[in-house]
Amino acid sequence: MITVKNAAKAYDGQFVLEGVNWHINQGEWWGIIGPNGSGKSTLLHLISGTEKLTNGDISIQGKPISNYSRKELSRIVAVLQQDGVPQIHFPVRDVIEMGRFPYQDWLGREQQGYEEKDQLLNEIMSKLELDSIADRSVDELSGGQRQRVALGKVMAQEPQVLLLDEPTTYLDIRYQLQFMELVQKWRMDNGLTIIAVLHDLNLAAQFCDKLLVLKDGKAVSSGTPAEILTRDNIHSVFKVNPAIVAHPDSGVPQLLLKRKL
Ligand SMILES: Nc1ncnc2c1ncn2[C@@H]1O[C@H](COP(=O)(O)OP(=O)(O)OP(=O)(O)O)[C@@H](O)[C@H]1O
Repeated sequence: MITVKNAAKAYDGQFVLEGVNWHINQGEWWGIIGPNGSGKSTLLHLISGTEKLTNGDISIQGKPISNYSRKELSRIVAVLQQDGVPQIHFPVRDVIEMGRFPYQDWLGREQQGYEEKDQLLNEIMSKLELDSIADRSVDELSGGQRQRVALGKVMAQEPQVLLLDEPTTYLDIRYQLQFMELVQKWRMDNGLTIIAVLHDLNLAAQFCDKLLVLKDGKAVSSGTPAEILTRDNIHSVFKVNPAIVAHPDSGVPQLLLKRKL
């Protein structure tokens, strides 16, 4: 689905990402982990086409991203950020409908009829349990509700690849779990490919098939959570010494932070 070859990005001649090689198969859920400033968001911006590569190539479905028009690319790739929808004075349903933008002509018309579009929006509202707040304005909602609306908006975009940039940062633990489960269900239903920048390594271990580790702008390792989340790796990348335990349900590694650095 996505191939990253020798990708590099420099700002003002200073490289913040270098020599990244990465292959992502259709339907996989990858997590990008690494310390602050290691280049995680930059890599996501390069894949979404919002930033241009300084060196290297990134292809999606075999075609270099530079050969896609913006609208073409946004029919394949959707991005959801930490604060996915700003506090705007628009009803929930209208914001979700904004996700249809890549399919609309300059008059806001879609090739598929109004009925199909309405049906799609209704399905999304119901899946995300947003029906009861469909007419409420987004600026009246809690952070957790707003992030569910943001998810609805990217679902309406019907992408094949979903890029998540620290999507659970402002959510309490229940909403974090709910958000990740909704994304997982979407992936199971539609064969979605997911790349998520995650600071919460325990959530990453529970939801991602594979992890890519960035350090100082370089991809230093990749593999399953069990391969990556070892004490030695965590220490070498994050400079902490955690205790690692197996999750009682799934056996995936979970980190317990110790007080001493
Ligand atoms: N537009 C920009 N102009 C100049 N430097 C930038 C720009 N965007 C990012 N950088 C620099 O690139 C480096 C990597 O930043 P990036 O946001 O990709 O890291 P990150 O791993 O996502 O960090 P965090 O975990 O703190 O969000 C940082 O040193 C940052 O200052």
